[in-house]
Formats: sequence, structure tokens, C-alpha cells
Amino acid sequence: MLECYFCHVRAEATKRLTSEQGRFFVDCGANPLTNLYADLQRLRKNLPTPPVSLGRQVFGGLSCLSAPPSKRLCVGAGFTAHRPLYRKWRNVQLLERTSYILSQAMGRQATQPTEEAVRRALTKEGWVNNTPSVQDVVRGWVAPRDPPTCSRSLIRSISEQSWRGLAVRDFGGEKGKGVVATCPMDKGDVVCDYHGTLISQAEGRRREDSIYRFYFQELCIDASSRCDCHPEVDTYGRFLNHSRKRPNLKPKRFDLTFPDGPRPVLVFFAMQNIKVGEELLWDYGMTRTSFGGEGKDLAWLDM
Ligand SMILES: C[S@@+](CC[C@H](N)C(=O)[O-])C[C@H]1O[C@@H](n2cnc3c(N)ncnc32)[C@H](O)[C@@H]1O
Repeated sequence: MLECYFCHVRAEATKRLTSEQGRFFVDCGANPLTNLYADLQRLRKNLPTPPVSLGRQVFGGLSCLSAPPSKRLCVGAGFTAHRPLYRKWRNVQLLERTSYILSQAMGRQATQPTEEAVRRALTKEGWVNNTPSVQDVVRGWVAPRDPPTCSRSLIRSISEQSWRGLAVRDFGGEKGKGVVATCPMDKGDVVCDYHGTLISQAEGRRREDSIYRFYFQELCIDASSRCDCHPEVDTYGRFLNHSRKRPNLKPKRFDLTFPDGPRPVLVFFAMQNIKVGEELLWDYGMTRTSFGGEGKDLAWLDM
């Protein structure tokens, strides 16, 4: 399906642009997509037939929803008998469904889902046949590798900025906006990423001063303005305020493999259990005496 998107939808839509201006996933009007998952679902529904070729790629583009390959497609793909291919298709669909339900039922930390969570996710889909059993889904869980470079749910949350349990609140005064928890979080939960444009540390320093820049190692994430990938979204990371004495989040770098290639990301983890309504804070790593006392009049830096 992605092949179909790149060959037909994107190629057509971006034909008239002189520059892609950082757009990666676009709609038919070449506007950047903010919710790739919803759009892929739409594309999937509108595909007249699932793309079929040989081998495990047979069902390239197969999804939990796609229709079985027709006899004509099977013959076209070099299979003389329709039945064995159909059985294979069902097996692949079952695997796809198992992994989809797992991704829906897993906790924020990609922990093993409970039977109850799996049952809920299955009920929501309402599949009538070729449905994985609750036990098979639970057994299909594999402990995530550390670092979770391939974690589908993490990659999806970052790509779609679909973080749950967060809200931006305006505290007023010099503090301005901040982020609060709207659902309880457990120690170790992934909360959100610091989202922005990835640039070099040197480039970050060349740009005009901004409070929305996160420097780490040789890199910098610039969140001074809304990012090209989510132009309509106020991402959460940039609104997280600082606390030196009572931080409840800790940032950590991961190198994740996105569909367009690997790239480093900064992800915030809960350092402790967090209650609903609590403000989410991390230690910017600065005090009033840092940088030769540059912030000596900023009392909040030491709090
Ligand atoms: C990355 S922004 C955080 C979001 C910001 N509060 C806003 O409204 O956009 C960093 C800036 O927020 C403010 N800030 C962060 N933590 C604070 C705190 N604990 N008390 C007061 N102001 C804070 C400072 O002005 C700082 O330069």
C-alpha cells in the first residue's frame, strides 16, 4: 500500500511543487498530513484490490481490513490453485491482526497486555472470522528491546503526535503555559517526545535565540515554531516547564527507525508515578549560576 501511495498519490500530488518544503506524507492536494494513520486507513478502504505479488510479499500491503485475493489476482501472480493461496492469505491476515491487537492493547511501556485489554481491543474491531484468540495475542507479546528502535507504537505516537493523557494549561505570569497529566502515569511510562526540527548544535546556535530549543550531544531539536510535519498541532514537548528540585520526567535519546529512515529522538519518561492534574516537569540542567550567572535573576531555575 505504501508503494501505491508513493507511486500514485504522492507522485501525482507533488508534481506541481517546485520544492517539497520538507513535506513527506501528503494528501492529494500536496498538503502535509497530520494524521498519517487515518489517511492510510482511508487509502486502504478505497483500494479496489489489495496489491498481490509472490512470496511473503504476496500480500504486500495486506492489512487487518483488506479483502482476500481474488482468483484472478492469484492466477495473475502465478498461482495455479486459488485455495492454497487463500489459506496462506488467511494465515498472514491472522498474524497481522494479532500484531495490530497487541499494539492496541499494550501499555505505554509496551508491557505485556492483560487478557482484559486484549478482549477490549478485539471487541472494538468487531471481526467476525479469522480472529486471533485472546490467549494467542497475549502469547504473541515479545519484550521490547532496549533501546526500542523498532517499537511500532512509539514510532506511531511520535509520527502522529497522538500522545494520550496530556493537556496544555496556561499558568499565567512568567511561567506561561505548561503540560499537565490528564490520566495517571506509572514510573517508566513514555510520556511524549520533544518534537521539532532536527538540526546540528552549531546551526541551533547560529539561529536567533529561542526558549524552544533542546540541545543534546552534537544535535539540537528546534521547536521555535510548529514543525513541518504537524503544522496544525501544538506539540507537548515544547511546553514542558523546568524543575530542578522536583522533576517528574527525564529525557532520553533513542535512535528510532522510521519509515523514511533512522533518526534520533528525545523521549520523556515518567521518573515516578504521576497523578491526574500534576504538572509535568523536567530538569533543564541549568541553575542561576550556569553560563557565568546568565540567569541569576531567574529564581525558578533553582526551584
Ligand atoms: C520550553 S519553554 C516552556 C513553555 C513555556 N512556559 C511557554 O509558555 O511556552 C521554557 C520557558 O518557560 C518558562 N519556564 C519554564 N519553567 C518554568 C518555571 N518552573 N517557572 C517559571 N517559568 C518557567 C521560562 O520562561 C522558560 O524560558
